[in-house]
Amino acid sequence: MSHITLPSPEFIPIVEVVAAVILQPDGRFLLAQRPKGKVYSGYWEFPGGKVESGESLLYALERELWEELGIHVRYAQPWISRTFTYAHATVRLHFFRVVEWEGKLIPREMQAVSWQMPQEIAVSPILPANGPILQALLLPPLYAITTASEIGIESALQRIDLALQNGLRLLQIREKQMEKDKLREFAEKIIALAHLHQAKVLINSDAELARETGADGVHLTSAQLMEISCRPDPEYGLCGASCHNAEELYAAELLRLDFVVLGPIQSTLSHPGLPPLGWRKFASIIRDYPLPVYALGGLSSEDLVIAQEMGAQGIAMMRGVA
Ligand SMILES: Nc1nc2c([nH]c(=O)n2[C@H]2C[C@H](O)[C@@H](COP(=O)(O)OP(=O)(O)OP(=O)(O)O)O2)c(=O)[nH]1
Repeated sequence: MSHITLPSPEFIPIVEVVAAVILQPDGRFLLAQRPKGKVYSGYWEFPGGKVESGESLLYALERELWEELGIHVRYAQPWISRTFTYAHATVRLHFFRVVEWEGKLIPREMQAVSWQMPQEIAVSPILPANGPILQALLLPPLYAITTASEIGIESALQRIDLALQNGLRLLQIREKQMEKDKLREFAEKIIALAHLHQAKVLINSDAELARETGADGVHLTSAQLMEISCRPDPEYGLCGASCHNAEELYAAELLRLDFVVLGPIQSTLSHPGLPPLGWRKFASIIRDYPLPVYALGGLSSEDLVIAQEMGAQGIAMMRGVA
């Protein structure tokens, strides 16, 4: 009888891979089909490949896109990283958003390529590790949080309406002081408005109210996040959570949530007791993190570029959405 000794987990080599989400201003992104002779040949993937010894991730990305597509990367932002185990290898995939490039895009390895919209992907099959990445592509850059208790219900409705007209597509109803009946009524109005614009609404902390009002999901508080051991009703809608440190980020990762909000970046009126993270710490704790992260705390829409340069999905804002 032969015995196979499996290496202990810490000795399983991880293959570092860079993958490019090459984006057009209208939201289209490029997929490429893996050529014959490679594992998973015929599957669709984001252009990219293995990081070679001594290369930085960005250098590897630039080299791969030049070799595979004949383009020079002008501007790329780090985004999500995820580790996935295939039968052939364990890979750590570092996804970048490539928003500016130079040169005529020509598939140089005879691979098929195709521009796709996140809402209607028309090619298949896609590499198994990429499912959550396609979900993350559906999330917008801006996440608004209501402040009706501060500015009044009518003003809040007007502001949200204007913001929706200006392109807002994701918002959270967070009215901790509002009495339940009023909250339900407010939520129903916001949801009706949002759905006219195909925008999604999450309700803070109350999954039951979310279901009853026809909201698109729930946003967990950091305390809820640390208490629960499985995601609330995985069949039902989006689930995000508020985080302030690496421990909470890890809890959200284990629950396989759709996204997190991390902050405060700067000190804020709404969370006066929490020490601000600043951009440097923000970037370092979300490095190699697998879920999309919105930065929160004292930010305005002008901070979107820096947030995305630090690896964020985008920014969450309580004030200044409209
Ligand atoms: N490029 C890319 N690879 C991905 C994605 N998703 C995913 O699981 N992978 C996996 C598949 C492979 O196991 C690994 C990439 O390895 P590869 O063989 O394509 O790398 P390479 O282009 O450097 O190829 P080679 O020179 O070694 O032949 O990462 C993705 O979206 N893009």
